[in-house]
Amino acid sequence: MSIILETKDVHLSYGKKEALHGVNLDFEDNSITALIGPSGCGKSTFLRCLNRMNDLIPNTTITGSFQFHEREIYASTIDLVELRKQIGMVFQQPNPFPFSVYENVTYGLKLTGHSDRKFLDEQVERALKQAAVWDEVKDNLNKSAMSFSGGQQQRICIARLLAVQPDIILLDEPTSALDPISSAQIETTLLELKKEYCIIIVTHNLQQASRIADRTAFMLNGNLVEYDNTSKMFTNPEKQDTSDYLNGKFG
Ligand SMILES: Nc1ncnc2c1ncn2[C@@H]1O[C@H](COP(=O)(O)OP(=O)(O)OP(=O)(O)O)[C@@H](O)[C@H]1O
Repeated sequence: MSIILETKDVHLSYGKKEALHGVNLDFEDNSITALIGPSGCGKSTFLRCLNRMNDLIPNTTITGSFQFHEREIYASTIDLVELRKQIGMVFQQPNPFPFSVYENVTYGLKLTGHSDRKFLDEQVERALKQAAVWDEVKDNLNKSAMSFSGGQQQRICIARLLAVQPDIILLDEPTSALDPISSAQIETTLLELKKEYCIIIVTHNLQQASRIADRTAFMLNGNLVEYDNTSKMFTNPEKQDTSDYLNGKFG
């Protein structure tokens, strides 16, 4: 496996308050990495750095290096639309646009100038199949995406992102608003998707991290405490803080 994204010494401040204190992490292609840690430790903040979503928050200062395919994500020459196409994000609450399933999935493709109906049809089918929701929506592609269940909406959002063929998929607690069956379907989908993508997931659910993640990063108070193979970290962590967190002593 190869490293597709590497961060070094990442500091982020909201105004005067520093929320990340020098985070070094690397992410492999064709794998799932979980970011875990108690509420407020900086998981979402770090995740948002990876496709520059924090740029949208006023008074945010970010330093450090983010090498993606040997390019610096924070270089002034980076095209943000292109970056967010390559590094897409799925959020906690499913957020389909108030359009049909078809229009949701073709949205990014149309933005980048694709209009050929046959091509769009093929991409819609491919993306919805990859997101494991094709069978459930294929007869209703013109129906509003918002009329489907939460779990189906989340998989439609994943399909919307897959349509533009990203390299990295960022997910911020993608199943915390879903029922157990829908969550399990998303986990199965992610395990399939990792064959083709680098997946980085923030989760509060330790069982979920242990089920699906190849590697897990444990964060605490804006610091990276430990980063290791998930099975190693969950059975034999190096640091006492990691052990205490995994054993439910805090968090
Ligand atoms: N937009 C913001 N403005 C100011 N401070 C923020 C902002 N977003 C997050 N913070 C602060 O940064 C710190 C890290 O928050 P962050 O949401 O990244 O943590 P988290 O580990 O993802 O938490 P949770 O698991 O509760 O989502 C917290 O102290 C939080 O209050």
